[in-house]
Amino acid sequence: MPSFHPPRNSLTRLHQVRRPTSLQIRPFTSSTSDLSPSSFPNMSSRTTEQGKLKVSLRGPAILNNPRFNKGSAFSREERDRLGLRGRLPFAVDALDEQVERAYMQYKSRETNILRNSFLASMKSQNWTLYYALLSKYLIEMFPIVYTPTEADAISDYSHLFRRSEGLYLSPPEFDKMEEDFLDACEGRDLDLIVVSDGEAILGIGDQGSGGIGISSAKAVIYTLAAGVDPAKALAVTLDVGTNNEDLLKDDLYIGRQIHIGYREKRLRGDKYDEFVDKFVGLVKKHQPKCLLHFEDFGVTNAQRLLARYRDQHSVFNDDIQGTGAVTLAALQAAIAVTKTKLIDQRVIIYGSGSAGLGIARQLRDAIVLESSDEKKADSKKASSQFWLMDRHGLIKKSLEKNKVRDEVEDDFIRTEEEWGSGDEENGLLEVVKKVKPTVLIGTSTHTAAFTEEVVKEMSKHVDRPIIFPLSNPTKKCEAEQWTNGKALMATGSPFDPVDVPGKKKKYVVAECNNALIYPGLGLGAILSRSSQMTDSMIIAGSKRLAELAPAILKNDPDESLLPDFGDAPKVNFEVALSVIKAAQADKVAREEDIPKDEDGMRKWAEEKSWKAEYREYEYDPEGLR
Ligand SMILES: NC(=O)c1ccc[n+]([C@@H]2O[C@H](COP(=O)([O-])OP(=O)(O)OC[C@H]3O[C@@H](n4cnc5c(N)ncnc54)[C@H](O)[C@@H]3O)[C@@H](O)[C@H]2O)c1
Ligand SMILES: O=C(O)C[C@H](O)C(=O)O
Ligand SMILES: [Mn+2]
Repeated sequence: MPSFHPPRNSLTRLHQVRRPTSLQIRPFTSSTSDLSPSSFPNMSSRTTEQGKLKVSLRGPAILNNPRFNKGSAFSREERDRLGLRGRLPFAVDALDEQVERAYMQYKSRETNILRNSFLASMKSQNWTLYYALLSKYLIEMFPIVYTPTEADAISDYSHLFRRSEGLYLSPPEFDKMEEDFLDACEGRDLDLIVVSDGEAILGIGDQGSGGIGISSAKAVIYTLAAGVDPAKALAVTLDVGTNNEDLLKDDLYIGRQIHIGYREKRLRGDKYDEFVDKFVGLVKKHQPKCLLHFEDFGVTNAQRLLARYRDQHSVFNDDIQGTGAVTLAALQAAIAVTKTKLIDQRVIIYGSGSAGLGIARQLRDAIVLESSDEKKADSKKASSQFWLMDRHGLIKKSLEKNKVRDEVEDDFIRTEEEWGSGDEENGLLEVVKKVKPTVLIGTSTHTAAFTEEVVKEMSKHVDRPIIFPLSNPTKKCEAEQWTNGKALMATGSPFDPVDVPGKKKKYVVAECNNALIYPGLGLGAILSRSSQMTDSMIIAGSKRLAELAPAILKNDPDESLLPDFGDAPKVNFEVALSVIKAAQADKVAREEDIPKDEDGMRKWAEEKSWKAEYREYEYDPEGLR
């Protein structure tokens, strides 16, 4: 029997800390794409012969514009040209000096949420400085601008609110939606729109108009980890109301006081569909080449909307597809360690919402694709390797209809022959005992559900149990207390490495968060201008990510199942290249200038990436604004 658990008093608590970066692949160098032809067809009029950028903003207008503002880094000449002389302290700073000053200010904030607010404020002042700071302190700041701290910022959105960001769309302004959408696009061809209706934010549920926070955070990661130009990205919230009683009772809930939110119960049914349909219609009409990323919709809407729109436009649901892809990559690394095959796994998915069902489908499809002729699995057979659970326990045929959601495909529902015909519910421990799983995945938001007893039971039957408690943020993780030992682990939020009995080296718990892959999947779709995000594009990205997993790269069973988040930019770039090739193979790539050879494509993609660097400005009334 494997010695999975040390005595109780030596249980290791998971800590939220960051690790040094390790991946050695080609560097992600890039240059600005601010003026790529797709964005501004009359490109020549936007730059001078010396490569200066022509801007039509002067004085306070440029200082208050985060896209163009340089603060103390405006040169003497620019200060003369742009009417800034007396508006700035005398010294001219370099960007890295500004970064160091900003870092000191950041450090002086004592809590993560204060640091998050500080960075949000910086983003509204100066994008170049903001992204230069984040890039330099990537490992430290990733969890501050993203999971888990962003969850706190979103749940307190109405209290922390200072300045609007992105586009807020509400049903009372249905008739003006086109005008508002065009206003927000500011005449640009966008590369990316991230939209949320705020119903299922991470594991913290309905956050109403605060949902803009997740759209913004996901867009920031696209820039940070995939070089998407922030001027070509738009964060959107469909503020269709909230059912969150705490928000509705709160006098400061943002909808009530300043009429940004829509302070009513959530819109449902035909009216909801009409609202979303109008929005997607506007994206298709005015931004036909833009990736539309759906984030944190409630499970029913998430599934329906993806199915409805994915053949019509380049549409991506991160919770379903991004999570499926990153989990498949981590699992590929885990089975390389256990020297088993996908087709040999017995998988319990604990929590069958957007993420759980997305993972189940992605893994099932991978089993079908990868199964060899002699051990061929069709979709039905592959589905039988999964045991899906939800708040009523195991999802099985005998459960009352209202306890099984419509989104769960029949093939995933366990039979009466196997589990009896009564309506009794089967809990996790019982299911683990009976199924003897090799893989246990948590996407339930049920804190600490993977108890010591459950894990011990699992490790009776398998030498190296594969356990992925993926719920976010940290406080929702299914494994609150964890042990070192034999489990092959990956979590949704970042955790400290854990001690392993008898070994000096700590075990690095992989961070299986979709941010390790969605920026790359999206970048691949954006660069190839794909008309759809196909399944093969997603699988290609996932495969590439798995190849970069330290456990596979170093052929070492004690290494992490996924690359470190510090390598997220390099990793996502690699993912993007694979996605471009898959888009071409699927004949959905509309971009005609993609170089055919690998090196050419790499260079071309690098050149298109936005970089946090200042450009020199010339004043021109016809210039950018
Ligand atoms: N690591 C990642 O990249 C990643 C990606 C997406 C989602 N997630 C996390 O997964 C969790 C679920 O997200 P989602 O978008 O699927 O939400 P969701 O609301 O669509 O699904 C959650 C599911 O869990 C079920 N559930 C709730 N309580 C349960 C319990 N006590 N026992 C068993 N099942 C229970 C719910 O019925 C629901 O079906 C969240 O915490 C989210 O942060 C992580
Ligand atoms: O936002 C994250 O950290 C991952 C994921 O999309 C989630 O909803 O939890
Ligand atoms: Mn999400």
